[in-house]
Amino acid sequence: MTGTGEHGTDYDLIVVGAGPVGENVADYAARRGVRVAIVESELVGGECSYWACMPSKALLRSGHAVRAARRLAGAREALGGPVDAAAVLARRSSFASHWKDDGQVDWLASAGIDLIRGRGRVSGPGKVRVGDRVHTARAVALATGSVPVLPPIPGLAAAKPWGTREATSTDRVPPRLVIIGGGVAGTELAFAFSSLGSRVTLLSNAGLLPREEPFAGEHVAASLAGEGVDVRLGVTPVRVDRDADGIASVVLDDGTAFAAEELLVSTGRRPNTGDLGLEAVGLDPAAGVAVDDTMLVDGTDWLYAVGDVNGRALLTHQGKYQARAAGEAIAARLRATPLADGPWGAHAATADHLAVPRVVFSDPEVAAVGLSEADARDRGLDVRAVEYDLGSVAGAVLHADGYTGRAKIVVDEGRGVLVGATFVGQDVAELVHAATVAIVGEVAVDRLWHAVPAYPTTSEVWLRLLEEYGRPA
Ligand SMILES: Cc1cc2nc3c(=O)[nH]c(=O)nc-3n(C[C@H](O)[C@H](O)[C@H](O)COP(=O)(O)OP(=O)(O)OC[C@H]3O[C@@H](n4cnc5c(N)ncnc54)[C@H](O)[C@@H]3O)c2cc1C
Ligand SMILES: NC(=O)c1ccc[n+]([C@@H]2O[C@H](COP(=O)([O-])OP(=O)(O)OC[C@H]3O[C@@H](n4cnc5c(N)ncnc54)[C@H](O)[C@@H]3O)[C@@H](O)[C@H]2O)c1
Repeated sequence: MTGTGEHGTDYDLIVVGAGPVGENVADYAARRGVRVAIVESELVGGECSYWACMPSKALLRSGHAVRAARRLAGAREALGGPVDAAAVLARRSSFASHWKDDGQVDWLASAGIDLIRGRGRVSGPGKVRVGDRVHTARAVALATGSVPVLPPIPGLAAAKPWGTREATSTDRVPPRLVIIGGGVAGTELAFAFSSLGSRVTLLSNAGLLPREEPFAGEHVAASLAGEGVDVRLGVTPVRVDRDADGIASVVLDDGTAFAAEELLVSTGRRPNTGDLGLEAVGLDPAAGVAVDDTMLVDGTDWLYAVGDVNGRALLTHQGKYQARAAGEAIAARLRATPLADGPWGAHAATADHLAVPRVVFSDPEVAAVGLSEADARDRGLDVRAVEYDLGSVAGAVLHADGYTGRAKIVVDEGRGVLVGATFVGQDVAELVHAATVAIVGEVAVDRLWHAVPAYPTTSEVWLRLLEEYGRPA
């Protein structure tokens, strides 16, 4: 594939970063006949495959299954003991492909995509330097992901805390674990390590899962407390030390201290725009990269930024959605075929603005899409929201004894359509796609009365929510 093509460049497209997003940009462009190379400095498959989505979900699943069995008379009696931590860690390692990317490399070859190993830096329009060599292309797509943010707490860096990478790839379960950060990562990993046998303390300077509807964090915090996790919300860590015996301690502004063998920092991530050579093409790495809905970087006609690196939605599925649009848009532009980049066009990631689904794999799960009620009001929408107790739905109480959970829909009164939905409860993750379809399809709420949920499923909560909202006149 290498060699100067008819346009005088080595490739039509060079993708920098072979995480799930870069792979999809490359794949969707290659399927349209674009000559593609992908540059990767670590493992093909990216953060998601080896240190994020896959290993974290594998660490969580067994504990959730045991808790689910405990909630069922007849099943709980069949349980023999605690979670087998060694077996869970082994299963996790297998889901992380033992941190080897051979399978992904074979897939790239089968898709006709060249792999260039090394760190890529943009060295001019259409130019990517890897080591000593400058590769040229008609378009370049950055898919370099995101990097963790370490808060400026005195002593924290010196204490060598775990980040999510170390936590998801560990081979040992610390007796005590202090987690700083009560977002999605901190919440999930609190469940994971508590199930594996760690005594966990979770410290957050805000509420738990602060970006979701308030009842989400409240349900999950209560469940974590029930698991024995010490959840401290609205607290401010001001100092971290690690003593000669290796015990770390986190001190709060009121003097309270928490000691543990291991400390995990999960206080957010930022787009990975540093050390990419952006200055060479007049962009300020610190300002990030702004893109249009085809993922074309503002002010350029050849540079794209897709996935975590553009900061739109730090989620694999949404990045891959952007990648499908961008890969096709790049191919259309390079081949001078028509571009469908208007709202909901094949080459536009319109849903980024309105319908991003989010699942927190906690117990209870939190599954949400679109806008929270507060976000919708901040956007100036005239909304009405209704809620329902999932513990009063027949399908849910059959699913687990003493089922607790809650659901909420947010309706744009002006248009009579859903703009947001949130479900909290055991195994609610699969409920969210129906809401995504309703939002993206702009299905009239009146019409939703004709979408009949099967009895007795947890989906019956949809009917209950409509009843709360009111039947059309
Ligand atoms: C603990 C944790 C759990 C998560 N769980 C989920 C989940 O369950 N569901 C979900 O949707 N999202 C989850 N996420 C978010 C998800 O991991 C990211 O949204 C996703 O990985 C983004 O994909 P990406 O391809 O944009 O970036 P990445 O997966 O980060 O891939 C970027 C790639 O680019 C490479 N790279 C970077 N710079 C260069 C360079 N200069 N040259 C060459 N290569 C380079 C990197 O080595 C990497 O392979 C989780 C995140 C964390 C931290
Ligand atoms: N299931 C999933 O889809 C999943 C799972 C994990 C991570 N992710 C993604 O990874 C990204 C990073 O996750 P995250 O949880 O690290 O980030 P986040 O932004 O979701 O949460 C960070 C949390 O840390 C808290 N915090 C920040 N500074 C603090 C400080 N000094 N002291 C105490 N608390 C502090 C914040 O209040 C916030 O609640 C997220 O944006 C998410 O999209 C997704």
